[in-house]
Amino acid sequence: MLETTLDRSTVSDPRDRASAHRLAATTLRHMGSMTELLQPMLRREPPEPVRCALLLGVAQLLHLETPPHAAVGTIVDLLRRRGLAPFAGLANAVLRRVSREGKGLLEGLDEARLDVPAWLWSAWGSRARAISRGLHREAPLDLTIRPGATAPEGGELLPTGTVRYPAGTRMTALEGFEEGAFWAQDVAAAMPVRLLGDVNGKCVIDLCAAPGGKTAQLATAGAKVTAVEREETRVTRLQENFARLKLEAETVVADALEWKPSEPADAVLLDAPCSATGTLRRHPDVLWVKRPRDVVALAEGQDALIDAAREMLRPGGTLLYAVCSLQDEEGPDRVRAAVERGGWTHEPFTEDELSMMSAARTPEGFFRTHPGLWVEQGGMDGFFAARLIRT
Ligand SMILES: C[S@@+](CC[C@H](N)C(=O)[O-])C[C@H]1O[C@@H](n2cnc3c(N)ncnc32)[C@H](O)[C@@H]1O
Repeated sequence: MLETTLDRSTVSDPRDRASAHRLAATTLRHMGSMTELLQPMLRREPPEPVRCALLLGVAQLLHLETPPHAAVGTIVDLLRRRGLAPFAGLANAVLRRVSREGKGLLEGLDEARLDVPAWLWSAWGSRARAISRGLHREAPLDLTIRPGATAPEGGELLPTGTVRYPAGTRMTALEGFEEGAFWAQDVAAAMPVRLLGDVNGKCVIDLCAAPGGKTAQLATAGAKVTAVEREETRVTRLQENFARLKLEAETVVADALEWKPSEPADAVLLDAPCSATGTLRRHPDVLWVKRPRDVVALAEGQDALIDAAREMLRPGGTLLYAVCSLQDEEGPDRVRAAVERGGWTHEPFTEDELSMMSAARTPEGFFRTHPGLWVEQGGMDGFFAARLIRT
């Protein structure tokens, strides 16, 4: 959504766009604590656009190291240009005070708690504080390197084979991009396909496939992949990615709930549509737009997709169910519900399979990550995966 808003804006220069994105994302990441900080400085609630402008100013002052005169000047100017000149004096006074006292005041606040909506904080349980701290940091750029290709210079090789670059690195500017040497994929997102084991020569259906990061992993591992995706524009994107990577896969534009393969597959990878709370580091707007009812509706869709996947598999075939969600309702609960409905056995991931990322293995043998893992190396997205065998 943040990306779509930027697409619709008049900001066209890539550097201006990157700065605007960084300012908006930083504001969204710290919105709860900055709102709390501003509260005692405002005698009455200002109109929404003024409140937003103040938050942008506080983000610049306290989190982006913008010099105070520049931060205050930009916001005052913004208000004047938006027909909100009567609030320029207030913004000037409040932001000057924030520049003097803000850092100290912030230390007295529980930022991790305030920067996450209450429903998510309680849903994340004992993981909430670690997740929230992880969300305060900008996500690095993770690349999956095509087998045989060389990783661009400047990256850090992570234990799973992903190569990591500092936040803000532009993938398209890296050496080897045009030649298709790599694609962007968070270290956690690269794991589900690995957990399918050896797929060389196997028929694998990739359900909900675009933009194709996992399809590319399957294709490079030698699987005969059929990628099924409902959105035509997203299939086009997948095909463009595959052309750059010089990979091949059969693509089908279809609803996975209706489409049937001509013959049963050995494995199905279902990367189901979800609340995407696992990608909050990259999309902090999701923090404030998702609601508990969205998760309920998505969970129903996930059950339906799991049932549809069963019809595509041969008996004994594997379903690798994955979601980039931190919510129990979209992860462990869906797997337990599937086993209860019947027709599946849950096959836990073994310690060996997850030896390179042992922190991600739950006692039940699920794969589960969150932004508070591998903090020293820059964290990771939240992902859930489980293996079900069709009986
Ligand atoms: C989480 S994304 C998939 C990411 C992808 N697997 C990857 O690794 O790049 C979910 C995708 O599922 C697609 N989708 C949602 N519902 C679908 C359905 N019923 N049938 C097919 N595709 C669907 C969405 O359009 C979206 O592209």
